[in-house]
Amino acid sequence: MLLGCIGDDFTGSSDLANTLAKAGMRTVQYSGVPTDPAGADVQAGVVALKSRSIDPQEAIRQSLEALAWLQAQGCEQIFFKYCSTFDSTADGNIGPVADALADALKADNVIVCPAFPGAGRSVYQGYLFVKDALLNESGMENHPLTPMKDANLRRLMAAQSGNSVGHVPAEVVFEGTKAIRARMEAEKAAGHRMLIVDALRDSDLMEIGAAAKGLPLITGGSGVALGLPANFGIAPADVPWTPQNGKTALLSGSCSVATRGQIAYHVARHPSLKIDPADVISGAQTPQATAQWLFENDGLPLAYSSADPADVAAVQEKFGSDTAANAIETFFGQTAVCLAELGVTRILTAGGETSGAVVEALDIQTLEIGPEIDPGVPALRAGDDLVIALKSGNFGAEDYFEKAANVLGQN
Ligand SMILES: Nc1ncnc2c1ncn2[C@@H]1O[C@H](COP(=O)(O)OP(=O)(O)O)[C@@H](O)[C@H]1O
Ligand SMILES: O=C(O)[C@@H](O)C(=O)COP(=O)(O)O
Repeated sequence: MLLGCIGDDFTGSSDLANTLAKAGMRTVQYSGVPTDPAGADVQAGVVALKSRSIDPQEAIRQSLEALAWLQAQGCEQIFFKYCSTFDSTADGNIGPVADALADALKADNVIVCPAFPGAGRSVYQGYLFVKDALLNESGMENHPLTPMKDANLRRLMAAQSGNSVGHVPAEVVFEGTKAIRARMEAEKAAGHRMLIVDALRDSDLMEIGAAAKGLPLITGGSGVALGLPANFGIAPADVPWTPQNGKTALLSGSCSVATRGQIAYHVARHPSLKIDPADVISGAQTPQATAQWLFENDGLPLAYSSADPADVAAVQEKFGSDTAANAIETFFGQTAVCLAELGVTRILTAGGETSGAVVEALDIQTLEIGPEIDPGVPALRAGDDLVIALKSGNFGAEDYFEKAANVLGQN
């Protein structure tokens, strides 16, 4: 294994795996830290954790365990993948995990770059934009678990990290690899270990990727991985895929703006069942009944708890945000288990935490990476008779669900 990756959620990990696979690396996504060694042909291993919103000490523990496994596979470089919208709180977990990995790897020049221009995320003067809006005006300020109220990455990282935070500005990035590397060295000499790096275009990320050659640790969104495979002499390649026959079901616990648009589009065209969190918590709505409903409806049936910020706030107020999140995630995980038992072969999920809960409940150990559906979302093979796609909350076009089902094999 050449490149070892640690993802703080499951959708984000598949986003990174997609980038690496498209760039030609033989990539496998693992659910949690594997107990067995990786296959000899794997060039990039992505260990998907569900560590984005947990206690920081536990996130550090899991990330260091993943690091130890990746090092045992012979990785030459480690990539810590977090969200392109920097999903975190003042307690973490991006800063604490990046600090712990940097200490373990003795990394003194750590790139911090969530940019993903393909999905509209750019970093300029250390500020994170989502399309034409600052992060804190993009809808992310209403996220149920990690509301992002600031777009200044230097300030966000400084609040979370014990290390000094520096900056490589766009005008240096535009000059290319040598200038980026020189500025990184200068920032290190000035005592800055965590370096926010501006990037607006894929071409910037290619230069940053080249500048990252040989660094023990890189952190960021999937964009900054674009240029890494070339450092290992690997060229882009087609990603093989065998479509899957059978029945499709869709599950969404994502309340993000993009998902809500996709749900409005889907509900107008396909059988859809709205899940009320209060019914989940009281037991009035069960996973078994939901799976049965999905199974009995033809086409692309969807079960969704996705709701707008006011409804989410009301649920959190009534039940507490952790209780509500855990109940809904467990519900979707159990629904997926019932779907698999009923013989559903294509499962589409929306939402990072939701997807993590589903993959863990299905006890899927490894995911083979297939072709890209929309930027950042690949088709995934989970077994001989099961394919899935894990959509990040804010990714995908309006007709994403239809498109995803088609790529997976729906006629
Ligand atoms: N109607 C709802 N009210 C409150 N919380 C909800 C509701 N629907 C889903 N959730 C929770 O909100 C969180 C959404 O996070 P996630 O699945 O990561 O989506 P995204 O990728 O859009 O951030 C999950 O913990 C989910 O269980
Ligand atoms: O980098 C990204 O934006 C995604 O890969 C990702 O991590 C998204 O997380 P969720 O929106 O929570 O699915």
